[in-house]
Amino acid sequence: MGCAASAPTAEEKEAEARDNEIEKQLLQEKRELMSERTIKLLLLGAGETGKSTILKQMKIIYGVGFTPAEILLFATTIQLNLLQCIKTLTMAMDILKIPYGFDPENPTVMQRKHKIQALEKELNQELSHVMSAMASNSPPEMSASNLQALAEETAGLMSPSSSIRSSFHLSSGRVLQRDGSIAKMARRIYEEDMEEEARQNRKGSFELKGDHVMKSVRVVNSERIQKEFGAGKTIPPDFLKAVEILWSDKGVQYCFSRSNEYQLVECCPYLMKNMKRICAPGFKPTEEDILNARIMTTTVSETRFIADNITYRVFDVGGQRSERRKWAAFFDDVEAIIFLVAISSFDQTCAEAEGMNRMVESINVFSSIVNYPLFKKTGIILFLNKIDLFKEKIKTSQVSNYFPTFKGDNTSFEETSRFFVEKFDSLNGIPNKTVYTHLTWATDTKQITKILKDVRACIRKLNLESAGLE
Ligand SMILES: Nc1nc2c(ncn2[C@@H]2O[C@H](COP(=O)(O)OP(=O)(O)OP(=O)(O)O)[C@@H](O)[C@H]2O)c(=O)[nH]1
Ligand SMILES: [Mg+2]
Repeated sequence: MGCAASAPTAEEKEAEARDNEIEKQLLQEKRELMSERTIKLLLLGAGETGKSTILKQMKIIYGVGFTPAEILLFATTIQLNLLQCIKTLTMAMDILKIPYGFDPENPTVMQRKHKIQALEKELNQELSHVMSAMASNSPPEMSASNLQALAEETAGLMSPSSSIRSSFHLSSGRVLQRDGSIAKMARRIYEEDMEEEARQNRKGSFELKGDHVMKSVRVVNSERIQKEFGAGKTIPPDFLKAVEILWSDKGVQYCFSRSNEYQLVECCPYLMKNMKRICAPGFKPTEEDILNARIMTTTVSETRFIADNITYRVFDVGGQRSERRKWAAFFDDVEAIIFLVAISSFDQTCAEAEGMNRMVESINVFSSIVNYPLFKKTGIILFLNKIDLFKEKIKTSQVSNYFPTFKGDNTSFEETSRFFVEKFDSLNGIPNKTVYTHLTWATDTKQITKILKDVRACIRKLNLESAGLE
């Protein structure tokens, strides 16, 4: 027979309640002590992923703001970004061999494009037919000469008629689809134009392409213009006119639609949309301008702000390869890391390592950070950033072309973004460690205000947990 536990006396009950109250008070005191704590937060990630943009947002949202000297620096930076953009575009026109005025939506170009695609398809079918016939040793139905004829017909269609050329006109264009056959066609016209120019020059003709577009190309690339940029300088009106002309050129718009093939600053469309204001005398940047400005970080900066009675010490580092060796010096006592990835970069190559896919670079860097032994207890928050650009990009660029393991719908934001969320999550090899992922748009203050609120709550929770308070 077991003995039953006797019920607690009134005195015991009172003592237990007292103990509970003391424990609660101690916990509260501990919490208050915590609220005076300082949290060290690192912003990490590869180059151009948006680390400094998130820091700018923190300065805006938590009232740190920008000094007059910083605002002045941003004004010059934005104007220089615009100059850099237009120069890059004119350079890319030559590298990709795109003629000014080239309109991929011109009906004759479209007609030829479809014909080329049909012929290429036919050619490929015939080739595989010949290959399999050769393999089985039976005579192919289509002779080699027929194949040659088909190939010549395809090549002939690449040669544009004068009617296509004459119907090119200037108008503000939209971003057009990347297309191999259109790219080939552009190259063909470009090369023919070059040959024609060389021929005319030999005959002593003065400037075949002496029109306003080519004049604009010369203006934006002139040494004189370069010297007109800087603090306190007024941008000459012919620069603005030239940028207007070039940006409204269909060929330049087509070149812009292929900007994943070269290095163009992300804020290009924003700058172009605001070019008049940016080039006006006494230009004062707005917060949105500042968020879109691009300055590559080359020195580690520390910014402090207070939120929820906690002092945050935020470190912003440079993300390019040459900058990453500076990171380790800031790794001690880190409570949380916000790791940034540009989700829109899946079809781009690194600025500092041509040929290296930007997303793969981010995957490699994240993998080493999330599994770094010193960060075993550090809260890792992942921002898959630039979702605005990503949403636009998946309309014309396919994730599965760059990541063949993606088998879903290339045009679905939900499916493509989930693929990357899962990919990054799978890199976490530390048991019981959670990576908190957000899909972000760093230049949008409204979205980032909400995200940072969640991040702060998450960091507080992680801190209480690690201090054994929750
Ligand atoms: N459209 C868009 N642009 C963004 C977004 N995030 C950043 N950018 C732009 O991308 C460019 C690069 O951003 P930064 O914040 O300078 O990148 P970073 O990671 O600090 O780059 P490094 O200092 O070289 O390591 C800037 O022009 C930003 O305005 C975004 O979510 N959407
Ligand atoms: Mg930076």
